[in-house]
Amino acid sequence: MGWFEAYVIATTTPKPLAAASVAVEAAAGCVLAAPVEAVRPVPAFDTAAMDGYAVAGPGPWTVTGQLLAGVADTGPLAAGTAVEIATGAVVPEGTGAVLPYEDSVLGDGIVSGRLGARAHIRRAGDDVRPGDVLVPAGRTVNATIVAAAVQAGVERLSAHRRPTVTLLVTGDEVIDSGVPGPGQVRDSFTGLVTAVSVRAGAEPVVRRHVRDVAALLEAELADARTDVVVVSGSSSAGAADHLHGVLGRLGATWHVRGVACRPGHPQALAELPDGRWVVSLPGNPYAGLVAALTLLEPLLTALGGRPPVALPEVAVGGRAKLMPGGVRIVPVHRDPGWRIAAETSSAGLHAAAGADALAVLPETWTDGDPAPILAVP
Ligand SMILES: Nc1nc2c(c(=O)[nH]1)N[C@H]1C(S)=C(S)[C@@H](COP(=O)(O)OP(=O)(O)OC[C@H]3O[C@@H](n4cnc5c(N)ncnc54)[C@H](O)[C@@H]3O)O[C@H]1N2
Ligand code: MOO
Repeated sequence: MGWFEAYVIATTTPKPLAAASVAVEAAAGCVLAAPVEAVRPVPAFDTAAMDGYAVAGPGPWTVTGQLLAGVADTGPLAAGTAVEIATGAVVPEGTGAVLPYEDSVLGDGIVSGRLGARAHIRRAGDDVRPGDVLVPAGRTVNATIVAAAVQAGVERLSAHRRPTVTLLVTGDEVIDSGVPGPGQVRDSFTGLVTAVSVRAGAEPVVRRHVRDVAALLEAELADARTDVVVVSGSSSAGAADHLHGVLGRLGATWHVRGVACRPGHPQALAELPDGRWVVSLPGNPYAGLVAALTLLEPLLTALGGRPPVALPEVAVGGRAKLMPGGVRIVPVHRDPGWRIAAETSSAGLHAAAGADALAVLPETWTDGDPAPILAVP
């Protein structure tokens, strides 16, 4: 299967997870399944827009007291009187305007001053009225949306659940910490998969290390209670590569099984009979990164109900060993102008580490031609 076909399948096949009622404070990163509608007006009450004096009728005014923000029981204000008032305090009934300190003169308990064109009172509902749509469905909830919803009295939102992810790290030679012994390597995938998942709006990744035993991998796959299970390594044909056999026994449906790209050719996307998704990342770390950007990020984006990741095209300069019948995926620097960083093996991450993106070069690409790019996580 071609790389673009695989990318489109991962982008368009998964349907958004069902909408749920989510506490507004926990909704950041979720995609709204319904518009957010105001419950209470903003401001919630008539409130002073300036520090100064709330005055009633024509001046000068006798100052009768002081009102700070948070005081609810104000009592009415009679003509010819004033109360000293703080920005955000409830304006008493009968108030004609708030006279800012800087426009006022106070002496012997009497305040005087010229009222300007503006009353400096923000009326209840001036900004938002109950039922007003604050944000339409389809938007990803950010901190500002959360704050606006809270301000308008919204407690819960209808939003697509954020996808949950388990990462199964396979490989008896892979260690999680410390100095590798002979034949061992440090795990490269936990950080990469976490970063790609977070960027795509998923919940924090649950991670497990699985020994290279088919029955253990099968048990972990069967037990993982997340929407997506990512498996690093075990994607190929070696004696310890059990994933394809295990997925066959679990009755998985293959959506992508091998992609005509270098690196990352053995990557795969499958669906278990209960609807959980499985993404297979080749064990070579750069190949695994390519697969995470090709299949995992679009999958998680779609499950969360987010709009597809943009795949910008830029003119790419430099040289690359192209892949006959497929695409070559190379690290590229942005400045000055998009250029290929370096030739890289499917194992080394060093060239990608210094790059801004990975460029997807078709076999017909020549120096300066446009190519789609994937931002490195
Ligand atoms: N006979 C064939 N052999 C291979 C083929 C093939 O088509 N026929 N494909 C090659 C390609 S391409 C790739 S990519 C790899 C994929 O290998 P696996 O996904 O099965 O992964 P492993 O064999 O377990 O490991 C490969 C390599 O990656 C290192 N690795 C694994 N996990 C990690 C990790 N978490 N962190 C860092 N490095 C890791 C592992 O030590 C190996 O060096 O297969 C080729 N072979
Ligand atoms: O294509 Mo493999 O995915 O070279 O490393």
